[in-house]
Amino acid sequence: MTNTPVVSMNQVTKSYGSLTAVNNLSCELAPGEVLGLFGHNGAGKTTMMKLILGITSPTNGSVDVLGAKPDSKAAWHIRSQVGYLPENVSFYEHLTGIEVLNYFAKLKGFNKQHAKDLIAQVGLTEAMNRAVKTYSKGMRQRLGLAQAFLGKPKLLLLDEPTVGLDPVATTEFYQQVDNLKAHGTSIILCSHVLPGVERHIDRAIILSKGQQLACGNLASLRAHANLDIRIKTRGVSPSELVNDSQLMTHVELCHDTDLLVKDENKMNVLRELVKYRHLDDIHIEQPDLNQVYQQILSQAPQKGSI
Ligand SMILES: Nc1ncnc2c1ncn2[C@@H]1O[C@H](COP(=O)(O)OP(=O)(O)OP(=O)(O)O)[C@@H](O)[C@H]1O
Repeated sequence: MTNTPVVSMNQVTKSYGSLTAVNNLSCELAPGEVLGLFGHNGAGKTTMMKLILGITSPTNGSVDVLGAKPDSKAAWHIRSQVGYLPENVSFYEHLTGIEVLNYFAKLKGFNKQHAKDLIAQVGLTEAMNRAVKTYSKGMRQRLGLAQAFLGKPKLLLLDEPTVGLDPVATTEFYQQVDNLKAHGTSIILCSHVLPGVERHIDRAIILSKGQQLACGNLASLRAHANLDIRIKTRGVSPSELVNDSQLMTHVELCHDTDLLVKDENKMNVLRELVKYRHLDDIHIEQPDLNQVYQQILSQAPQKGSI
């Protein structure tokens, strides 16, 4: 595995007339890295994906994917190494699942056995000879995933991949993401459904109106958001806590015995708490990705680039 970035975006801007869909964005994606791309509707997520796919070209800046400019003729040889699951995937309704996948496999230069294996991987073997028009939304999404997984791509772009999947299918989907990552595939995952995603990504970019508001792993995004950590205690009474002036300089009391504390004060507070001999339990709750995301968005200047 080399350290050459799979994707490199350097000061990329994409404008549509007076509208700036992506504004001066720079980022890199390493081999085997999973990057979450998060933002509300219209934030510029799909535009970023289209720039990486070479479907559209940057107005300014440069995009490199697997060593080529994706919008150039020279990029033909990287296309079979890039998998893409669009948002709202749609197929030829009258073809069966396996016919659809065989068709895409042929376009990408892969054989029918590979298509059949992928159908099994996404749990559609029993339904593979049925017309796609009879498929549920979740089944269509799984067929879309199989299409994106064709050829074990080096780079996989997934636009809202878990929309329409039930919790079991969502869990299975993330297992496949983890599996591909373990085999060195780099993945960009666009979503506005954040719960459950954080365990499966290495870093995230938070976008708003084409601007990158934050980028980093969960720890650095948490530091950026600067939200309180919640420490739940058991065995100490609320009045003891309130009267502990040493402790109360660092915390805010919430729900009787829950303490809200900034990360930099966490250790001081824990040292104070363990002095209580009758303390039964301490539980530390860090803000989750969704809370961090909401906080970073709320900190953003209201006037954007559009
Ligand atoms: N071809 C286009 N012509 C004009 N404006 C466009 C075009 N494509 C995208 N936009 C605009 O660019 C902005 C970013 O759109 P984009 O589709 O990248 O957002 P998104 O984050 O993917 O949103 P969603 O979550 O709704 O899919 C939006 O304001 C959109 O209307």
